[in-house]
Amino acid sequence: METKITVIGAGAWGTTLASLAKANGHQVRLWSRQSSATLADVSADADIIVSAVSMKGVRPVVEQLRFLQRKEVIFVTATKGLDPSTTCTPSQIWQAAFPANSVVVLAGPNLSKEIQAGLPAATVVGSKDLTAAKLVQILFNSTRFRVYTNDDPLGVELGGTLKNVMAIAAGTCDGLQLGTNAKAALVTRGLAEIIRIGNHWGAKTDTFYGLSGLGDLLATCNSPLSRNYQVGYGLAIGKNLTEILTHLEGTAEGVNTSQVLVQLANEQGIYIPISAQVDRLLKGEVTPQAAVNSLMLRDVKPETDLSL
Ligand SMILES: NC(=O)C1=CN([C@@H]2O[C@H](COP(=O)(O)OP(=O)(O)OC[C@H]3O[C@@H](n4cnc5c(N)ncnc54)[C@H](OP(=O)(O)O)[C@@H]3O)[C@@H](O)[C@H]2O)C=CC1
Ligand SMILES: O=C(CO)COP(=O)(O)O
Repeated sequence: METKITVIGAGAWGTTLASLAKANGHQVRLWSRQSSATLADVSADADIIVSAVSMKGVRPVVEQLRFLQRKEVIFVTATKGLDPSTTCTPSQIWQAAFPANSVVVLAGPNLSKEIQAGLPAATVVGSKDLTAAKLVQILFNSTRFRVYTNDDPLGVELGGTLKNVMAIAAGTCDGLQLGTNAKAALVTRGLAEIIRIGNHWGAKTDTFYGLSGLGDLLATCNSPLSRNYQVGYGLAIGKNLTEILTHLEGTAEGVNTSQVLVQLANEQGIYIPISAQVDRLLKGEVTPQAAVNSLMLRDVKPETDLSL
């Protein structure tokens, strides 16, 4: 059955999601703030509204859709970030604005350039409403895009969001040529840090071992296609942040996320050594090598106690 899908955000990810849905035979309208039609016009009869704007665009688009009263519309959010003013996740913003609607989070190891090139990929759709998640699963699933469901939307969303900070660290690690052992240690301890934060905020450990956690961490920590990785790499080879962001193709959400995350973790007493060093590096408070030294010189501790 043809479904009417409106995709908000014609950046790299919105364009890719729109083409995946279109290839499955659905009626897709792609909207950006450059479009001649209003968001209200293109959303008026949509069955599904997919938001693929960057974090800074989430509140503005939610505000433009406030008029929408149809409870049967399913919102799908594909943004990976934290709101700087409220520290909310994108799905929390959507759900607060549309309490009667189902909200589905879509996240996974999904470097858009690879998907655009027709390479196979997999993703997760997480929601408290599993019927809605299953519907979205069918809409996007294809021979080149395998979609799984998950009942822990917060875990799915935090996996995709927090790995961006680790991808900056991984890019730094590679830019400094610290080797494969260092990178493996960073990614493994990065996952432990993500799980510690996620558990504290109510997400399930198992979700972080899935595609949106470990999967996306592996993809972005190992691919020069990742914008977040590129930020870390650039800093490690001596570029400054402004210069890197000026030349970056698209958004590196980890830059904003690390700042929001460090503020929240400090308030809540969550131990986040890697993210804290990334934040200091981005703020120019520490050199890449000094950040590595700080991580290596910490007190020794057991490996498996996730609270440490
Ligand atoms: N690219 C990827 O591989 C993937 C990206 N993501 C996530 O998806 C999100 C978008 O990423 P991506 O598409 O790559 O980023 P881009 O920088 O390519 O695009 C960002 C999009 O957000 C829109 N936007 C920003 N601010 C506003 C606003 N105030 N009002 C309306 N629209 C706005 C931009 O509109 P305009 O063009 O008008 O500026 C643009 O369409 C990010 O959170 C990212 O982490 C998730 C999975 C994969
Ligand atoms: O989230 C992504 C892939 O899953 C895209 O990563 P970047 O935003 O770092 O490019």
